[in-house]
Amino acid sequence: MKNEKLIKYEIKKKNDQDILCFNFKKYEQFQFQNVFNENTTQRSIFEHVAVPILDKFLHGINSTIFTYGQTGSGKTHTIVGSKDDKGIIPRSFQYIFTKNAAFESPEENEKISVSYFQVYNEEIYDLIPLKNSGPNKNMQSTKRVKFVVNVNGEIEFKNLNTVRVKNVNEALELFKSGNKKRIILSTTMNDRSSRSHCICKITYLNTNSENETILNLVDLAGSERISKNSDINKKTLTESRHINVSLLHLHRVINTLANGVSQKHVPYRNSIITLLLKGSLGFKCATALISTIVLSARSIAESVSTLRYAKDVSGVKSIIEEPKRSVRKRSLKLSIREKDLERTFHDGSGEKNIVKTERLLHERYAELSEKLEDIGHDIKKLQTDYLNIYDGMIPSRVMESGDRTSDNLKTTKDVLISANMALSVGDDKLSKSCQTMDVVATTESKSFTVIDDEKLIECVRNYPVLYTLKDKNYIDNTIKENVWKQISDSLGKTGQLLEFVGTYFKSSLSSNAGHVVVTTIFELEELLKYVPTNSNNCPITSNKSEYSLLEWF
Ligand SMILES: Nc1ncnc2c1ncn2[C@@H]1O[C@H](COP(=O)(O)OP(=O)(O)OP(=O)(O)O)[C@@H](O)[C@H]1O
Repeated sequence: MKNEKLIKYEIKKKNDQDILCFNFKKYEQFQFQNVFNENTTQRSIFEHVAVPILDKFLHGINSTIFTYGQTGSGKTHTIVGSKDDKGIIPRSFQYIFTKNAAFESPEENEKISVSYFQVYNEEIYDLIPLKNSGPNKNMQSTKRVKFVVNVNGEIEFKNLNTVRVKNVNEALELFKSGNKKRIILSTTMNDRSSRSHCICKITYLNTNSENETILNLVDLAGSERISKNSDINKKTLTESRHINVSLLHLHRVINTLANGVSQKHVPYRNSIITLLLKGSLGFKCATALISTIVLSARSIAESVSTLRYAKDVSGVKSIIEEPKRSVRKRSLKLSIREKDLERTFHDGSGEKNIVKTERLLHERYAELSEKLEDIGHDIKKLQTDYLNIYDGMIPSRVMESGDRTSDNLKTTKDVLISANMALSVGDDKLSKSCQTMDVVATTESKSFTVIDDEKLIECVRNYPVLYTLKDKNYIDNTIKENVWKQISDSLGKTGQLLEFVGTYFKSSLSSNAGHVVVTTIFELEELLKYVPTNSNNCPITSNKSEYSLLEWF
């Protein structure tokens, strides 16, 4: 930036890494894989940062390269570049197609496809032009992308354009036309500031294993101090807030990952960008972050903050390393690999075949590693899937009924968690419970069937011992347990679940009055709306007919 006092710094080498030291004593030193200065060429950055990731991508590992830094620091310059000084994305297309042609026959190149989209104000917009959309460059010609968050907490696009590209020129054409639709604004910090996070997604379909591998090339919008733009209008303020909040959520996710907690507790769901990057920041993927900083004295606080962010990201590395394998498996893998390579040498088929064999082995290795890991995590996965089903239900229900209070939601969630705990006594029981609860997740709608409401109500009604204090056996838990068993047999459900449903409402709704049997546990949110503020007796005795979901005894 013009007339800005620049920060002095030096880059030292240590153990194959670079250390960035500012000539201000109060700032810490930052050690990274590479630190580049302002004279580094795009080509050099591509070779040092992108090529190792692209090689992993071509060997079947999902990969991501993303840029992070304050506004105007050079993120778009690095990842997109300009016509005469191409950045990582156009160079990646070139590299992928060149490498791919070396591995396989050219006609198989068509297995590469591209989508390009932007996240603007927490909505996703397609950057790949609609057919017949003409030369229009504004937002109206971009399509809002519909998506759902599936039971694994991942985004599934409904109408995102994904285009098969046969050669580098086709890929570059798409990319160029997409760039024209990016939302750009001239700010005091940058003449062409990106107001959205942009993701170029390259999918490589492996023709041998039919596996899809994904490469995300991400240009995040810049973090910015809102006060710097004095004449900021409402629209820009909204954009800035969305940008800053989403970056904050990304930071939280990264911090959580860096602290090595289980995947289940990582707060991906808080923003679109974290949901989108979910598969790119955890296990089994190769990720490179390029942090860009402004070397002016005025921006030192933001630069240091960016570097700390980058340091946190490098902490995630420990959990994205390939899972450890036993010595036996490792040596088996190596001996297979050596044997195959030897054979290739001996049949005299030349260098291209060796490269191909090596690649196939890599792919097979990645595939087997994945299977091994899956087997090892079988029991855990069952539990996680089960909890995710509930997790997935909560936000979608909230979206459907925006008027529900957060208190109700929290209580509901607590109930569901308790229900999970009650059900997950041991993996055997959990698996059995899942089956008997008929938790059916269809691929289309992810709908759930739990209990036949009418039947349950009818059954419970036949056993006053479950709900009438006056019944002489009311306090006899063994009798009640047997009753629950009989009911569950007749309904084909687990007694444990039914009992839990009944007991919960006995204790939570009223002190010593009668109690409720709920239609299904997923109706708890509905039910909790009617929890009485003053209930010495039944909460809804006066107008129970209004509430068809409940049956009151
Ligand atoms: N290494 C570089 N060499 C030459 N020009 C650069 C370099 N880095 C950035 N620039 C120039 O600085 C300006 C701002 O860069 P750029 O648009 O890439 O920033 P940004 O971090 O993407 O900003 P924002 O977050 O606001 O979108 C551009 O004109 C760009 O060409």
